[in-house]
Amino acid sequence: MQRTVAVVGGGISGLTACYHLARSPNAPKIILLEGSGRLGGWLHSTRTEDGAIFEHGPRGIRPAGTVGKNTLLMVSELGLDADVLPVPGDHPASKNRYLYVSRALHRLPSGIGGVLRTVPPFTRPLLWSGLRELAAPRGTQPDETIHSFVSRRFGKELADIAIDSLCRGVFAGDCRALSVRSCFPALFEAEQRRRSVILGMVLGGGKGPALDSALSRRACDERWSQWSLRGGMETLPEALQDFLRQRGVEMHCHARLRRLERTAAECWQITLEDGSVRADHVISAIPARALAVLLPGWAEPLAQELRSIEAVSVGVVNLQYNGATLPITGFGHLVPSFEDSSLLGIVYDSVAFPEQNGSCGPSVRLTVMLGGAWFKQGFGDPDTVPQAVLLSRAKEAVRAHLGIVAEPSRTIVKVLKACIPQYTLGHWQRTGKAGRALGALSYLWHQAALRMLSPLQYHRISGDHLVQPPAQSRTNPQIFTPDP
Ligand SMILES: Cc1cc2nc3c(=O)[nH]c(=O)nc-3n(C[C@H](O)[C@H](O)[C@H](O)COP(=O)(O)OP(=O)(O)OC[C@H]3O[C@@H](n4cnc5c(N)ncnc54)[C@H](O)[C@@H]3O)c2cc1C
Ligand SMILES: C=Cc1c2[nH]c(c1C)Cc1[nH]c(c(CCC(=O)O)c1C)Cc1[nH]c(c(C)c1CCC(=O)O)Cc1[nH]c(c(C)c1C=C)C2
Repeated sequence: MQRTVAVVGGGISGLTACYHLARSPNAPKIILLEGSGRLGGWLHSTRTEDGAIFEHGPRGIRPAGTVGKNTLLMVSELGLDADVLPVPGDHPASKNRYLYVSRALHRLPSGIGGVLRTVPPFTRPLLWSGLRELAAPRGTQPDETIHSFVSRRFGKELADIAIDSLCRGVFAGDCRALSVRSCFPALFEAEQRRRSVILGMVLGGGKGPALDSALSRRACDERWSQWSLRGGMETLPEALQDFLRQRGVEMHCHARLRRLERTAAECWQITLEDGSVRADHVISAIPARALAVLLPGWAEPLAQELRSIEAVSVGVVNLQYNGATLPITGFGHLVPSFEDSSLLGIVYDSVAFPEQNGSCGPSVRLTVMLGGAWFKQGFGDPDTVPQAVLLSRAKEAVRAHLGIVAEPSRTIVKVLKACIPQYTLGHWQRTGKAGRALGALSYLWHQAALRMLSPLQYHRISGDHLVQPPAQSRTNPQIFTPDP
C-alpha cells in the first residue's frame, strides 16, 4: 500500500523535501501543510509594476560547496537556467567588501599586497594574524564562542571588527554568543584535524558528495560568488510549487498544525485548525520552537531541547533612489556592533543585480538590515515597533554612510519576526540530546534521506527547525517515522 508522508512547513526546506520525495523511486503520497497563506517562507520578493524587484529575505545564494552545487542542480532540473543572474568573480559585488567603522567606509584588504600592508580599520597587517594562527596551539574545548575562537587563533582585533561584522551579516547575531562548532563547522573541524585553521583549509578534506551540473560547472569556471533569479528569489518556491503540482503533491496553505500525535494504529494524527490528516511519516520543516509546542506530552525531552533554540528578528527596509549614484561599488557593507549595534549593514542590491532595477532609469536599490540580536535594545518589541521608526533609521543610515540625501522614490518596511535561529554556545549538545530523545522515543532517524534536503538550510543557515545529525550531514527537516 502507498505510504503517506506529511511535510509540515512550506518554506524552501519543506518544498525541497517534497521535491526530493516526489522524485524518489516508489514516491509516497505527499501532503504539504503550510500555516500561512503562501508558500516560500522567508523567500519573499516584491515585484513592482515597473519591473523592479525588492527582496525581503535572501537575495543571493552561494554556489560553493556540496549544498551550493546541489541547489544549482535543482534549479536546472526546474528549468530555471535562463533565469539565473550570476555575480561572477570579477564583478565589484564579488571583489569589494566594506566595513563601516569610525563613521567611514573601509574596503577590506584583498590580494597579497593588502595582507602585507596595514589597512584601516586594522592597526597591523593581516599577515600578522595569519602567522599567529599558524603558530597557535589546538583548542581543547568541545565548543567555543566564535569571538573566543577567532581571538585565540587570529587575535582580538580581527574578532572585534571583521568577525563581529561577519556574524551580523550571516546570522544577524552576536559572535560572543554564537558557537563556532555549529555556525562555522569547517573552521572548527580544520583546527581539530590539522591544529591550524589555515592549514586545514589549505590541505582540505571533509567534503560531502555533490551532484555536478552544467550550471555548477559554469559557476565554478566563472567563479560566481552568488546568484539570484531574474524574477527574484521567490521564483524558486514558485517553480517548486509548479513541479510538485504536476507530480500530484497535495499542497495546502492556511493549514497550521495544532497538534501532532501517534495513534494506536502506528501512524501520525495531525490536527489542524479545521480538520485533521493521517500520515505514516511526518517531515517537520517549521522552526524548532513551533515544533516544540505541537509535540505530545511524552515527547517533552525533545520539546525541551527544541524550545531552547532561539531566533532573532530583523527589520528589513528596502529603498529605491531614482537618479542617485553610490560613492562605491560592492555587495554592501557591514557595521560592527561597537559602531552601531542595531544597524547590521546595508546591501547594495542595484550593484549585484542591476537587471532588477526596473524601468525607472538609473537608480540605486538598497536594503538596510536592522536589529537582529540587538532588536529589543534598539527598537523594542518587534510586534509593536512602528514601521516609521525603522524607515527613518534606515534613511538616516543611508545618508550618513553613503551620502544619499534625497528622499527615496520607493520604500518597503518589513519586520521579520524570529527569522534567523541562533546556534549559541553548546548548540551541538542540544541537537545531540534532541537526537537521543528521538532515539529513546524509538523513532528512526533517516539521515541518508535527509542529506539531499534543504538547499538553503545547509548553507549554515537556520537549520534550527531540526534536530541535527552530526555537523557533516547537518540539514533541516526532521523525519518522524514510527518504528517498523
Ligand atoms: C533577512 C534574511 C536574509 C537572508 N539572506 C540569506 C542569503 O542571502 N542567503 C541564504 O542562503 N540564506 C539567507 N537567509 C536564510 C534563508 O532565508 C532561510 O534559511 C530559509 O529561507 C529558511 O527556510 P525554511 O523553509 O527552513 O524556513 P521558513 O522559511 O521559516 O519556512 C517555515 C514555514 O513553516 C510555516 N509554519 C510555521 N509554523 C507552522 C505550523 N505550525 N504549521 C504549518 N506551517 C507552519 C511558516 O509559515 C513557513 O512558511 C536569509 C534570511 C533572512 C530572514
Ligand atoms: C541567515 C541569513 C543570511 C544572511 N546573509 C546570508 C545568510 C545565510 C549569506 C551571507 N551573507 C554574508 C556572507 C558572508 C560571506 C560572503 O560570501 O560574503 C554570507 C554567507 C555577508 C553579508 N551579508 C550582508 C552583507 C552586506 C554582507 C557582506 C558581503 C560582503 O562581504 O561584501 C547582508 C545581510 N545578509 C543577512 C543579514 C542579517 C545581513 C545584514 C546586513 C542575512
